Amino acid sequence: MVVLTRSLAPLLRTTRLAVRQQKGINPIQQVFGKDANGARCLATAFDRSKPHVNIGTIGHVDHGKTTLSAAITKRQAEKGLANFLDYGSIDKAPEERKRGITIATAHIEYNTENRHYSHVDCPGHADYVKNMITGASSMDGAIIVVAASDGQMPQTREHLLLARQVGVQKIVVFVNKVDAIEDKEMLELVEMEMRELLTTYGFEGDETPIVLGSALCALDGRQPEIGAQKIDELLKAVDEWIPTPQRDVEKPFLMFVEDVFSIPGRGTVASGRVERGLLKRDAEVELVGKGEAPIKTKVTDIEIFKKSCEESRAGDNSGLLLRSVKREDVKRGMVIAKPGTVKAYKKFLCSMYVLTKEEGGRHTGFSDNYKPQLFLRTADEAAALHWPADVPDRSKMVMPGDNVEMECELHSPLAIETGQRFNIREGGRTVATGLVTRVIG
Ligand SMILES: Nc1nc2c(ncn2[C@@H]2O[C@H](COP(=O)(O)OP(=O)(O)OP(=O)(O)O)[C@@H](O)[C@H]2O)c(=O)[nH]1
Ligand SMILES: [Mg+2]
Repeated sequence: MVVLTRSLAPLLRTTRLAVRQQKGINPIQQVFGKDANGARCLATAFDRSKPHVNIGTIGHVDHGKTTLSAAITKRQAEKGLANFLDYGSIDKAPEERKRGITIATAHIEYNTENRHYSHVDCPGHADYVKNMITGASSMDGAIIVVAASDGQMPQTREHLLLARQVGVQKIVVFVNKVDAIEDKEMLELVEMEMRELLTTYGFEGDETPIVLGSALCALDGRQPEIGAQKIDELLKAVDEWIPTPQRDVEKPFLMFVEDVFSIPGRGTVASGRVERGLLKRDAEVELVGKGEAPIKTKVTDIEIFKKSCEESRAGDNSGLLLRSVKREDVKRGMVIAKPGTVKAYKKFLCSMYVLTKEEGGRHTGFSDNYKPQLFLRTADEAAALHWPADVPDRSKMVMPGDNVEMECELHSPLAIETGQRFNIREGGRTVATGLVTRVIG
């Protein structure tokens, strides 16, 4: 247990596989070489006395998401409700440090008096929207950070749209960098525009809490009236506005795999947010999607935020140690489920909205057999879109702004279910959003 505890801890906090792979860094070496934040203690039981909620920071590049995430842990640490994580231990990959931007999502943890939070700090840069989608797909609610100095920008809009699409229900707005703004009217304008934007994307723009402050002042311990006090206000808004979701613990267990790594001598660990159900240690499970046949295995250990657990429940961010499964057999986007409860499919009917040029979408239409990339939960998969069989004119174009029903065929099968939302991206931008309306086969 101690070995698992040590090794899982940094990885559950920080999902950086992509960067490690890019840079050729061995994740295992990094895990064993560095033991961030005192993970050398013996595993203690995961405390379930407070309701657990998954949130995170989204928004345009450089607007202050990581600074705010660090500031929250600082403020909560002062109250004995978190371990302080400074900026550098959230954005810690060498490339992130060099470029001063977030690339991979980072998972952090803190409490308020009322609830326990798992918080994903997402990248804002347009090139890393893919990582943002994965991060947001585990959130029950989100904090959108918008710098007062810039106002809303392209990824402020894209992230709101994507958050809505992956099922985030409630948003709290943090208007950041107010220390850099003299003009009060400017702040009012940013607030007004954010309310309008929220409404445009289907959130409750008029009622959404908007907190104006400075993450940097909070982190540096300056000007508490726009620093620390605003963090308190923000967390109060998060506590009150983002409801504790009803978790589907009654349904059969299902978790989308977000990250995979191996621990020498122990085996392969898959981590992710549990969608539904409850899993006990030593339960039999099946890995479904991406490959041909489902892989049967057993979960021999469970860990949540470096704490060992007897069980993993809907809403938890868990690491599952899988018996006799090779690391390369487990891929992001697969699901781990109760045997026999889910199947992987390649074809489904969907209802889609195609974004306009103004919404950041394509400038031109597309036709039958269009081949974009599909993002569903943690999965991303090459897809081909076709007109359904009952459409007589197959040469018909789909234009930006259209609502259409199409048939989607995936390159490799995924655990698709009716009602799931997905995004369609191409060449680094989101071009459509959709809903699975019927699974075909
Ligand atoms: N003046 C001022 N600067 C801030 C504030 N918050 C953050 N910054 C600065 O803004 C820059 C970007 O901050 P980050 O926290 O890295 O922004 P981010 O949104 O995480 O950026 P990405 O993750 O790359 O999208 C840094 O130089 C911060 O010091 C603030 O309240 N006031
Ligand atoms: Mg960042």
